[in-house]
Amino acid sequence: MDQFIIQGGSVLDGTIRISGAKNSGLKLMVAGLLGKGPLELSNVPEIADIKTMAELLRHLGMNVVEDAPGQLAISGTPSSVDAPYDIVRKMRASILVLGPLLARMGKARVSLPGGCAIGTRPVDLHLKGFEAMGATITLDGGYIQAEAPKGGLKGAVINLPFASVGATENLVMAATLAQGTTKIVNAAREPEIIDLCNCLNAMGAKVSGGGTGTITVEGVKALHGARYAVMADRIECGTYACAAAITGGDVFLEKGQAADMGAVIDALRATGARVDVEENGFRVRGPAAGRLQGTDLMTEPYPGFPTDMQAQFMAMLAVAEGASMMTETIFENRFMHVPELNRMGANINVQGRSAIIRGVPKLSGASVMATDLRASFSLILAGLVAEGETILSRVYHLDRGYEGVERKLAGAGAAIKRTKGHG
Ligand SMILES: CC(=O)N[C@H]1[C@@H](OP(=O)(O)OP(=O)(O)OC[C@H]2O[C@@H](n3ccc(=O)[nH]c3=O)[C@H](O)[C@@H]2O)O[C@H](CO)[C@@H](O)[C@@H]1O
Ligand SMILES: C=C(OP(=O)(O)O)C(=O)O
Repeated sequence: MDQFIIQGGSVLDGTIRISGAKNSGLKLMVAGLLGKGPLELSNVPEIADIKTMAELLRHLGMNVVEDAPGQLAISGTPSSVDAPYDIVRKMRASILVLGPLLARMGKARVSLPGGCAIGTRPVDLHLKGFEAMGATITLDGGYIQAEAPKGGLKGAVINLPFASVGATENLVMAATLAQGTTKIVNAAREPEIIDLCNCLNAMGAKVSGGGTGTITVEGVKALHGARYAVMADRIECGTYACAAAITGGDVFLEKGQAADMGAVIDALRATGARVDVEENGFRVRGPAAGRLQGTDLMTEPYPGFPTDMQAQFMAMLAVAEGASMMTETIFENRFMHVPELNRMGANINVQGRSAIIRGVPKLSGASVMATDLRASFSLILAGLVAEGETILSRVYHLDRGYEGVERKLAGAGAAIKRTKGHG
């Protein structure tokens, strides 16, 4: 298995180009199930999750063709409605095929994704929404069996008790081909949802209100092909912003969309990092003088501070001056990076859903283990400023969602290389 070897002490300087968003690209690919296509997507990130989604769509009988790096064309009609455990267990976003299959084929059988390292992550809100649209749902042998009523799914008013990103996306996609109008109340407002709604509309859907708390979808008979460019990855961008800030560097994040990143930019500035929005991206520098400063942060649904940036900020706060409190409200078990950061000399104490971080002046390199996608990057950030060498194992977690990590970091001056390791 691959590992990263990082020598601490480099100051990042240069330009890092931000890739297309994992959390949008995956859903846009799934949208390809709703029409004969072709749905031609560009700016698709080259990451393992996208390959897994291509594998799942092909398993369902769709044609998925990579026309050029970052360009995918999806077309055809599903010949199977069965999403097997072997693929779903690799990537939770697989659950999103349920809505489109149900809407287009009238039925679906999708493995329950189960829990994962960061929490139990149930899908009850997705299922309740489909039931409100008239579907019959049964759970059997670890699989969700879903069947639409005769004549297809029916528009409904669906009140989400929590603004779940995945449930909103699954229900919006299903509603595009339902009879009548669907209203999703307390919908998630993440920018990736706007991207999905825009792509669906380009395919002939009638979706309004994407990015607000109420999304209205008027069902249509069929969707057609379209060309669509995946939005820039705001989490990848935020992650490299942290890399610039923690090393006291100066990095231009090309294609970074500051407009999608208000809470992250506020958090960077609260630590003393400097952020300047420029044309086609923004520039992040370390503090004008002295160390980063501690600050309190709490994860919240968009437009709040994202849970997917929590681990990376934790690494920054670990070396900031003063104490900070990080509160995680979205996932119940998303502090797995803490013991690894502490092994590198951080002083972080977890109390329930909050972590108290007492900033230390220096970290030291160690052998550490990646546990999930964002936790892995927090260990890279720590390694970039630690004294000596850090060996990060299980980098397959990173490869799920970050395109060319070592290329991008080394291009800005970091001392990082990928080698074959044992764990
Ligand atoms: C592929 C993708 O886009 N993943 C993102 C998506 O995940 P995902 O779509 O899974 O996140 P959700 O917003 O659905 O989940 C948030 C919380 O709601 C709970 N919940 C969710 C659905 C449900 O039916 N029942 C339920 O209880 C979850 O367990 C979790 O605690 O949004 C998360 C929150 O911004 C991000 O961290 C993930 O990176
Ligand atoms: C939690 C994440 O992804 P997923 O929902 O695919 O596990 C993430 O992108 O940080």
